[in-house]
Amino acid sequence: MLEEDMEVAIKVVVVGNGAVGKSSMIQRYCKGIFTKDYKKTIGVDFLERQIQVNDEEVRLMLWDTAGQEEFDAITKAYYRGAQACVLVFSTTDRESFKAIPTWKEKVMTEVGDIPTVLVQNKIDLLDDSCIKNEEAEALAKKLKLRFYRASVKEDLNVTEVFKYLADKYLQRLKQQTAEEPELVHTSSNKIGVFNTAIGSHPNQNSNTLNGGDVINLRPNKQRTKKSRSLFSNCSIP
Ligand SMILES: Nc1nc2c(ncn2[C@@H]2O[C@H](COP(=O)(O)OP(=O)(O)OP(=O)(O)O)[C@@H](O)[C@H]2O)c(=O)[nH]1
Repeated sequence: MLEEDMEVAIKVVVVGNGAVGKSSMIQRYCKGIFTKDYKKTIGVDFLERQIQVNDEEVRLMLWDTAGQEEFDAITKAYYRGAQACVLVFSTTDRESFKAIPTWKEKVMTEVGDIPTVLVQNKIDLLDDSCIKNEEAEALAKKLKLRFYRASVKEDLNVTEVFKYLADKYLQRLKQQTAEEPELVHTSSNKIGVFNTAIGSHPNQNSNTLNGGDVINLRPNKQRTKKSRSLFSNCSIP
């Protein structure tokens, strides 16, 4: 067990190409809903959910980043202080699969090696798949990532993804606090534990998290309606 009045909060960034289902995944997990409309994310958005992992209360702060390259400069700043990452590609979008190594690199450049999972979303559309199973598995192996096939629409494997990351993060945290116990007592701690008595909303006090690396901006998502064909550029070579 970690200290009693300490809360574990994990900043998770969800990244991947546009329209792969990042916003949908976060909405499904935090609000239990799914919508068919596509509204591209401008910049970043943020939702949170509290869960229990092995008797530990964990607050997952899920940062939804824009998949479109035009927002790269903004979204990169939000990777800072991330403690876990979900890399998402879509079953029906080969480009999104090919872009995964680049997304991983972008996140690693900002935050180093953090617990990360690879998610193939939209497996309900497997009949229209542009990616062979073996290819996806090979990529996960190459990048040394746990791999999930998920359908946000059907609510398949979404909970499992976040549970895995929380678990993995807690393991690291416990190891870290065992090795360096003073970390949880300093205001400049590098880990996602902070005193709930001080006010723990990420928009207040956010520089007590992650050694002050988290930028103190209120996330705001403006969405624009844009229709998009899910099946464009889709073929297995
Ligand atoms: N069939 C199916 N459609 C999905 C699934 N997940 C998301 N979608 C749809 O895919 C489209 C894009 O989803 P979003 O969640 O907006 O995608 P995004 O990755 O956040 O896109 P950006 O904001 O541009 O980065 C929407 O029309 C969703 O309804 C899924 O599991 N199955």
